[in-house]
Amino acid sequence: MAASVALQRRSSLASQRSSRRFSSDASSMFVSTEEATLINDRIDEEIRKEASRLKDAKRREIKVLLLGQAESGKSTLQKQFQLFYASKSLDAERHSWIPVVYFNIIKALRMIFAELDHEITSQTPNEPLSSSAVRHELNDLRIKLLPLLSLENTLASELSGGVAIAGGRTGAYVRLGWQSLISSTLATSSDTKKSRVENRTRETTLLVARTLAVAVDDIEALWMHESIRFYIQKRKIRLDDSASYFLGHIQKIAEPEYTPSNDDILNVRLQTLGIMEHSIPIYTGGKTYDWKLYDVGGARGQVLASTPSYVPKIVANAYTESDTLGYRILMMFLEEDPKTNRIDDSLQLFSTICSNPLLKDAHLVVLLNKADILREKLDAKTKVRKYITSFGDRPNTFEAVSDYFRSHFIQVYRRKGASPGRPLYVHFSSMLVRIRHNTTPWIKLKYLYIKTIGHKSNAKHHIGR
Ligand SMILES: Nc1nc2c(ncn2[C@@H]2O[C@H](COP(=O)(O)OP(=O)(O)OP(=O)(O)O)[C@@H](O)[C@H]2O)c(=O)[nH]1
Ligand SMILES: [Mg+2]
Repeated sequence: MAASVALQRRSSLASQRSSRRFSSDASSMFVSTEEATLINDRIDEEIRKEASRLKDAKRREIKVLLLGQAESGKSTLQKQFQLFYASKSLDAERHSWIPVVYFNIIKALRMIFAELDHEITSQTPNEPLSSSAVRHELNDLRIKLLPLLSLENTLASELSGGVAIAGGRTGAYVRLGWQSLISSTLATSSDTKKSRVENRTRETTLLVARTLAVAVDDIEALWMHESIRFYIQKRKIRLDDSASYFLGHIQKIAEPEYTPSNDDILNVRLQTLGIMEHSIPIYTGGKTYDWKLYDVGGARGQVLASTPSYVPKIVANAYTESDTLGYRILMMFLEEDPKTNRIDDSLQLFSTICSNPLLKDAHLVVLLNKADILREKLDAKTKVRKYITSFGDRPNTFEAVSDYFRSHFIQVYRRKGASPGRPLYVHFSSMLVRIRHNTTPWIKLKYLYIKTIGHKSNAKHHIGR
């Protein structure tokens, strides 16, 4: 690659030089030997500089591939990085998150009503919905919220730029360049088609904002309604992680001057479509390193989990420049939930990653994310053994559960992928906890990249916690 750039540069410099000579002095078309040597030396010097610049840029590039299940927190990690290392760029796009927050709220309301319908048809005696008065109250609220609910698909379509996924209902998906379509701060393009789309999206956002302002008390009444509390507690109404956060802050969000806070941005749920590349400059030890995060949409993650042979293709599509793809770090995200046994799927995927020769030089970081939810469930006395029989009689504590999961990944690593140049790190994480310099796994990441940018020969076979 560097060599071919250098060659192209040599021929373009040579042709620039010869055409300049020809036009300035048409009578002497031939160059003397000394002059030719001079030109040649100058070109060589340029090539040397170019090659060393490219080499330096490559050395300062840290490519991180994020793989994992849908909703496991990959994009949230990317936002954390942006917040911590490039907060100004996040400020610039803050407004573009407003319609996404609105979308999360409308989707949560739609899900609540869908679950209520299900409960009404199942007619369980002695539950709130067996009372006709309760059914009437909730129906009144639904009618009042209909104008807002009816905007879901329009908003989703604006956010996704008309992209719909075959077989599913309309959703909102983030894909490359989406923010330029909806951010008022970025609306400077003179391109008429683009500005028409921007105007339309802004109008939709304004319409939703006005409808939300009218509906805010009804949303709060629904959210605080005793029967809704009852069904959520009984887990008969299951919502996205973001739902309770946004519905709990509805009064603030419905204000006319609402701007999303950092926590709002971290809590927002927007599915990633395809592969998004994010470039974040990080200053360490007197140098700026270009961290490139490749965020692979989890819809594909699901495919990865079900057909592991797909992994090399995905990885190769993400970047195809060199034999090892140049990834320095591979992060695999898992959402740990003792209520669903995803560990087998996850271990299978991890095993494929470990034995993939394209990733032979990448450090492996397994993040068992949403540890906060795991803790909550264990505190609420959810028994892991009930869902994962092989957990056996181990104590139902966070320490025992995390050791159990960690040991499975270490076992696969030892069998399939252990090598001195490719250490494994397994962390339990919560991506909603703001990065601080002294919090795990951020310390580990820092340590990791100091190691990765250091001399490979010093790296030892290593399993980190
Ligand atoms: N409680 C909790 N919620 C989290 C955590 N990490 C992410 N979330 C939330 O989980 C939801 C999904 O997170 P995303 O980052 O969008 O997930 P993703 O892996 O990028 O999903 P895809 O783009 O579909 O592949 C968001 O609402 C996040 O706010 C965590 O550690 N704890
Ligand atoms: Mg994502």
